[in-house]
Amino acid sequence: MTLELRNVGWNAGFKKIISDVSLSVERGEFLGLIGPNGSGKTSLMTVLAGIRAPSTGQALLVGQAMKKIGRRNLAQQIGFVEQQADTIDRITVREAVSLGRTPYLSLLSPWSERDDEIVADALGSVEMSQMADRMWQTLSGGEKQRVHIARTLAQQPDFLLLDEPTNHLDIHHQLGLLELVRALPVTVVAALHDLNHAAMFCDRIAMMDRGKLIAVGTPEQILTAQNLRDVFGVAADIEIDDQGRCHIRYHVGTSGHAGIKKDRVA
Ligand SMILES: Nc1ncnc2c1ncn2[C@@H]1O[C@H](COP(=O)(O)OP(=O)(O)OP(=O)(O)O)[C@@H](O)[C@H]1O
Repeated sequence: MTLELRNVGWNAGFKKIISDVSLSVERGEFLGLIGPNGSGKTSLMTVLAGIRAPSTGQALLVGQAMKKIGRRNLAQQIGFVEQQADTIDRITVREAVSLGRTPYLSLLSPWSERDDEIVADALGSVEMSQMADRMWQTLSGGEKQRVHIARTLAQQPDFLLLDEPTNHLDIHHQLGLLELVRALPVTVVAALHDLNHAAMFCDRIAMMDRGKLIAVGTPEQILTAQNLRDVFGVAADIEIDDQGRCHIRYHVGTSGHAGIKKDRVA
């Protein structure tokens, strides 16, 4: 079961935001999406999630064009945690997570005890069970983020798309979330800014720059000193540990402002 983009471009009005992206997400993998601010990660995620139709090319879910798949069916297969989702509704944490069950409910299949269990499990997974009766508006940024994740877990998707999921989280919950997601029997695509986290948790990394997908490969293939310099404009040493994992040590004072300049062709 794969999620696939074929020569996908997406424009906002006349502005080309992403162009000619071809990418196949394999079943069960954890794919990290990295790239500088404004490189097109969120735009690409919204196309992968089926929220935006590509302006050119095709987005396919298990070989079928996403535009031909109904909303409800798509929501049973793809869960998307957006970067800045919020709600003004007066709802509790439990109610917010229960929304994840919406794609499964109908007149013939009303809310059941099984749905209660799934919601309780999802709340437990992100350590939010104790806050289930709190009002959404009273939560901190990190708590809201964990509830978003729980809502998407309650959706029980085959594909979990996460746009900067560790935003707002303290280090305990950052690592906890990535470990949790990694252990789930789902396919994950996550836009990540922390490249050491990408190295630790991803099977493969896709790197974007200025709207283009410029490389896809294992963390060791992508997180090279040269790529970090060319794409992110930072100097770093890459150490490979005895398990073959890479660790990045950044050089302080070498971002474009103080030292090395990005040597890029527009
Ligand atoms: N609806 C839109 N209209 C005009 N420009 C847009 C629109 N959506 C995105 N952009 C622009 O497209 C570029 C890519 O944005 P996008 O949010 O996809 O990048 P990103 O890699 O996720 O960035 P960040 O790391 O800062 O979250 C940015 O320059 C952004 O300003």
